[in-house]
Amino acid sequence: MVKEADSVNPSHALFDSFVQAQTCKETQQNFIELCRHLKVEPRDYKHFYSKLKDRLNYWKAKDLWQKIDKRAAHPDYEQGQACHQNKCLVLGAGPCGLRTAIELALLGTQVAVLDKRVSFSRNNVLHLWPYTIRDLLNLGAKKFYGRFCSGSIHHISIRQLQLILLKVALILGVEVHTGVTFEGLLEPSGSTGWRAQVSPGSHRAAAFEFDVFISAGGGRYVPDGFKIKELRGKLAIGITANFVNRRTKQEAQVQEISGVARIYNQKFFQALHSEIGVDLENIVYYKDDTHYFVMTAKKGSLLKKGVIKQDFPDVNQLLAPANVNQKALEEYAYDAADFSTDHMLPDLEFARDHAGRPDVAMFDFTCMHRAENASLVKERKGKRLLIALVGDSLVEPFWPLGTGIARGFLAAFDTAWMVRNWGKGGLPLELLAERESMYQLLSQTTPENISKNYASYSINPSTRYPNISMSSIKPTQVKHTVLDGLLKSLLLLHANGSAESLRRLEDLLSWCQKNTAGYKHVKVKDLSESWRSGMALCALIHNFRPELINLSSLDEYNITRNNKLAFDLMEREFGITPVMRASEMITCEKIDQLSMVVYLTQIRNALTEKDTPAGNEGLFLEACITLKSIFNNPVVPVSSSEVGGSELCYFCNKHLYVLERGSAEGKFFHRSCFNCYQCGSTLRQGGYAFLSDMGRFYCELHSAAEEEERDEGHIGSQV
Ligand SMILES: NC(=O)C1=CN([C@@H]2O[C@H](COP(=O)(O)OP(=O)(O)OC[C@H]3O[C@@H](n4cnc5c(N)ncnc54)[C@H](OP(=O)(O)O)[C@@H]3O)[C@@H](O)[C@H]2O)C=CC1
Repeated sequence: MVKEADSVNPSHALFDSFVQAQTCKETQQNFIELCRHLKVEPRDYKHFYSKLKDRLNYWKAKDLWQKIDKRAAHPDYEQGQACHQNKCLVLGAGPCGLRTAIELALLGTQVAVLDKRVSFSRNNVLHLWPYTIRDLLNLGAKKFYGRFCSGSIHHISIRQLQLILLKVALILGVEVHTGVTFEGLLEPSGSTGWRAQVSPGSHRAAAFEFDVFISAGGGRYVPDGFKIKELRGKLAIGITANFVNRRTKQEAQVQEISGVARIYNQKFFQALHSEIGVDLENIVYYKDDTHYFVMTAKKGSLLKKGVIKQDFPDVNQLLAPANVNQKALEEYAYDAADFSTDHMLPDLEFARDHAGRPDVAMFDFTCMHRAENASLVKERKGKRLLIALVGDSLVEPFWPLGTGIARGFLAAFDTAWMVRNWGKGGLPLELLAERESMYQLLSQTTPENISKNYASYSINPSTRYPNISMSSIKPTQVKHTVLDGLLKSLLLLHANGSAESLRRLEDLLSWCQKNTAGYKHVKVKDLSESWRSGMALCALIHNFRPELINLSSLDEYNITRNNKLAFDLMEREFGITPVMRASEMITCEKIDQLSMVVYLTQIRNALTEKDTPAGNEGLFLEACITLKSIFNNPVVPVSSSEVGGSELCYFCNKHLYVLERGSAEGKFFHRSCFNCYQCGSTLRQGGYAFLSDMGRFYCELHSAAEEEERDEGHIGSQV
């Protein structure tokens, strides 16, 4: 709605209306009008903010742009490039969902927020820690809400907080969809990535594909894969009540109560009990958009006053709507508010909740929930999704103390830091471990023990938590937070898989995928089963040396033949020893990943002509070195007997490990055993003779002598 006062420039008036809007709907409508008028497209999220700023040359907007520019210029965001290829869906437009969305937008992520509510109707008032005040001021809170923290006690109503954050989010190009319910994640299919199932199903948010999902749906929503811990304390019944604030002089004079507990003011609580029968543990009163009261009531007095109809040991039954007399609850809350403000608030009238009812609620906080993990990675069809919890969805706070917002924002920043690393190609396990290291600290944070240097706060945890160890949780400790897919199988491959190991394995896999892409009957998804048919190996050879192989002559079901062909070619052309017999590829129950890693590493080295020591020994050595670093362990991997073919060394008859294994003439043996029968010198590929009737190997020198004697050997060309 354009205000008459600024008829000269309608965009200025539209901007003013947007800034001053007092409801979610009004904010969204004014924003759309402003964008239309300035001809800026919010969906062009990458350039939206800069275009808006350029086109709205209005002095009143300048201080806001300055604040946003200052934040956006922080090196953490890399000028909006840190996550410019990522897309994120945020579930929940509560304070924590919106605060996270803002950080992700600053990182350059395309962000969509969903909320089933169409209005911001929470009157309840939250206490703010000093750092959250600074944070909100830096985002322009005063611009959007002139009264922000003007009183003696610092607090804000949830709806005002949401309005501030919504406005900043919109300015930064975040799409906010209200009236849309998230119903679950849809797995990738075909070329489509991760999406959300939403209601209404026709909403365009249903088509949004993303690689990051932030669950900020409040305490009741927990996505699949997360486990919740229950922290049960002694029975605690909370009551919140909001009364209309008419902002009269008389009201202004009434003192707020920042939190008074029974143990500190016995006299007050005794008087409250004896005079009006209200028995409380504590009470808080904040004057904000409403007169807001929150108190912990004793069960006995609630029963006596008829608020709770019947006593039950189970708290859910006790506080079930059917067991609560709403009128009696209103009277109880009214009496407590009136008494604690010394009857100085005139004409106490309940404010209305989202359903138009008197805004008074009773709830249980005997039991608080906390997620065991803050984040996880899911992988389906090769597409990974980073999922993170923030806000009440992560830890349910005792919110009258302001921990919900303070810790909620800390978690929002920590999550943004993790997404930043995700966007920069960080390894899932490393970033999950780092996130969990931070999460461990969250419940211990207080206004006193976090850094006081609020000006330097950024999404980098080290700016906020003094002496933080970002690696107190190791990648191996968060393996269970990687669900399904290649990564999971790689983890299972080796229990001590280090971050470096995973990187190398992923590198190897993507090299294989790149070089077999587009070949018929070939789909390389892993470093094991995808190679069974032999088609992928043949494709790999064909990709580099098309003249060596006629692909049209291959039959994908003739596994032995395909593998034999590939093994033989690899051995003959590149000197790479097969890791299995071709027949084993069909008979073994599982293709051993480690064997395939050894084999494929050598192939990659050979085909890409990596600078390795000459010959097969060099390639083998290189593969061993790679594996040693992959597994960060001495090279003693799976024995061949576990791989499918029970194998003993041809020469010494002892157990044969894959990495020790050489082969020649269809025999498998320890490389160290591959010596001349006559002189014991080490044999090399292309430099031995095999006398088949005796089954003996010789060096060239002794083979000649032997041949002379027996006239029956032949010179081997490969091992
Ligand atoms: N009563 C109070 O005093 C409240 C206080 N707070 C404060 O705010 C802090 C942070 O809250 P925050 O973590 O952001 O959570 P919030 O509860 O503020 O926000 C979550 C939002 O997500 C919506 N939502 C939940 N499930 C879905 C779904 N499936 N699809 C679409 N929308 C969904 C919720 O709607 P719905 O609520 O209808 O489920 C709600 O609007 C709290 O710690 C507390 O301090 C927050 C809420 C209430």
